[in-house]
Amino acid sequence: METFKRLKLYFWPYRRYFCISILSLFIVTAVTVIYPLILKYTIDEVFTRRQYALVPYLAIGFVLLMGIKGVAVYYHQYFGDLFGVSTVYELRNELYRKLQYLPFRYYDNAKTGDLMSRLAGDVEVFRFFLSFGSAQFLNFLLLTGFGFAIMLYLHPSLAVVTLCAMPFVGFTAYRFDKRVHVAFKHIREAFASLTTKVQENISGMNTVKALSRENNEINKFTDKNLNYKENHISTARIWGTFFPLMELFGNLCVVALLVFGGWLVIHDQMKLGELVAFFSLVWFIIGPLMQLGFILNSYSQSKAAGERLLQVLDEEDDRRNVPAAASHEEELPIKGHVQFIDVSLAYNEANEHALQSISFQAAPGKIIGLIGATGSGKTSVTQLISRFYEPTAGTILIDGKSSESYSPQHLRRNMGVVFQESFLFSCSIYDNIAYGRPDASREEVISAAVYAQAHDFIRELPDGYDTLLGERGLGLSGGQKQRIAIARAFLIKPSILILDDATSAVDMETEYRIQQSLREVMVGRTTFIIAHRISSLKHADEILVMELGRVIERGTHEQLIALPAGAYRRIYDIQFQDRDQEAQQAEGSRI
Ligand SMILES: Nc1ncnc2c1ncn2[C@@H]1O[C@H](COP(=O)(O)OP(=O)(O)OP(=O)(O)O)[C@@H](O)[C@H]1O
Repeated sequence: METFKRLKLYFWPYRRYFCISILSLFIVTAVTVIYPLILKYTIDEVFTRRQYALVPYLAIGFVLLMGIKGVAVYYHQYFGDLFGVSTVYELRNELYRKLQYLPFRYYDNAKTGDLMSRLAGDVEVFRFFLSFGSAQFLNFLLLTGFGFAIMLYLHPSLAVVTLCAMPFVGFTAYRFDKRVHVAFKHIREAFASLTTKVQENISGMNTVKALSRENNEINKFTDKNLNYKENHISTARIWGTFFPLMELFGNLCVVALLVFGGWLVIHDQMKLGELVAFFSLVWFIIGPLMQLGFILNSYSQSKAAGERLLQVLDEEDDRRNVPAAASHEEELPIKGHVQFIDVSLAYNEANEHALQSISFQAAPGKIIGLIGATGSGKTSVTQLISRFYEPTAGTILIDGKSSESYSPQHLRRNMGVVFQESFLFSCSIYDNIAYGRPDASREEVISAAVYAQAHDFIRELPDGYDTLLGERGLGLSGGQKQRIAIARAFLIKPSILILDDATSAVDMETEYRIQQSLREVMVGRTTFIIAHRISSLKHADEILVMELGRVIERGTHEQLIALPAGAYRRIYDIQFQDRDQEAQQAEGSRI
């Protein structure tokens, strides 16, 4: 119940729909249990006493009752659905909102398949109980309660004899629920594993094909598919075993009714109409009792689903990190002065020293380059600036104020980040560039593309800026995708621009032109360039050379190559040695 209490926020506003649905259900149940009484009356009063003049009235009354029942069924189902659908509409929106604001840290361990199944599957399971399960449970209580009350009223001893096998039906239903609950759980797990496999396979199709692992992939999928099939078959076995059992016990009730009831009628201790009424009523009790397992199952499944939804909703998100001062965000326009004072970062216990005591200053208008071996901490530095992660020690100042005094959203609105793996949405190139500023004019979008050296190749595409991209920007080369991502960042006119290996797939000449553009676009703003190629950052105002989470050298390109035994000098020598050798070879071949 605790789970439902905590999710009350989502269904309580729609309680009116639930009440209408339940009220309608009450009418449906009342009309349903009146049927046997009409039957009893028709047999005992009309046919036995030959009062045939009453038949038209009874027929009209019957039709009227059916009409009332029909309308009530409609309201019960419609408002029940409305209740469930409206609730999960809110819930799904809140979950999606949550996903947008969950910190990077959360996504480090999250699995796409799992999150998808929560948003789609668990929400549906929850809706099913709200729309049908809860009403079914009330229906069960009402039908059995009313039915039993009428049976007791008509003939108490026959009621007791008839219902003597009922506990067996209840017990079998309970056992069925236990078994089928586990079986359904296995089916859901097998299905989640199957869909995760498909999702991974499609995402990694390049690797599969490049390594010719198609057959291996097919075999792995077949195994998972087989597991899914077998789980379904074993569930079918449970159904096949328990349902006839429940039906058997239900029919024992009917046999008891016919034997004892028949004997009573033969000995004139009961009227025939009463026996027929009993016969109908007993099924109103057996039917819902057989469904009890289902109802309980629906309840326990929705409870489990609700818990999984709460796990996501309870996660701390970026919105909770908004400091009081950030409510006056407009008073804090960001110029882009970034300062690190003894900043350290540990992602987790296994990785305690991603960054150690980093200090530097980046004034607006400056370009800071970061270079170093892979895993040395370059990206981590920039992730702290944009508050994707929080430092474990030290202080980060943005325009002289702690980065924590800005909300992550406000900070990021003033920042342009281009990752090495540029993600493009499956929409037009134009919309991809305008993603961060949908209100930008067409001229501004084109100008950003021109600066990012993307305009020329976009113009040559059949539909130009309106060219639609595939799910992962398919149809474009790596360098083209990177340039669209750079245009996207340029368009928001960021106070701080971070290019994380963002031109690694771009040829040297184009990269040089992008660097020229940078100087123009980023006047008075701060730029961080992470690169492995010295040519990408040799014009930076300051270059930080990183190793094992520390800054081991800093200075301009000229200052750093002047350090003969320095790490930067070593990288420089490696990168330029080949070029020098090539130049010498070219010179030699010309002679
Ligand atoms: N999300 C994360 N969770 C745990 N550890 C991480 C995470 N991101 C990075 N690390 C670890 O932190 C260290 C620094 O990583 P970082 O990505 O900053 O290096 P980098 O210099 O940018 O590397 P590259 O040049 O390969 O991009 C590495 O040891 C890396 O494994």
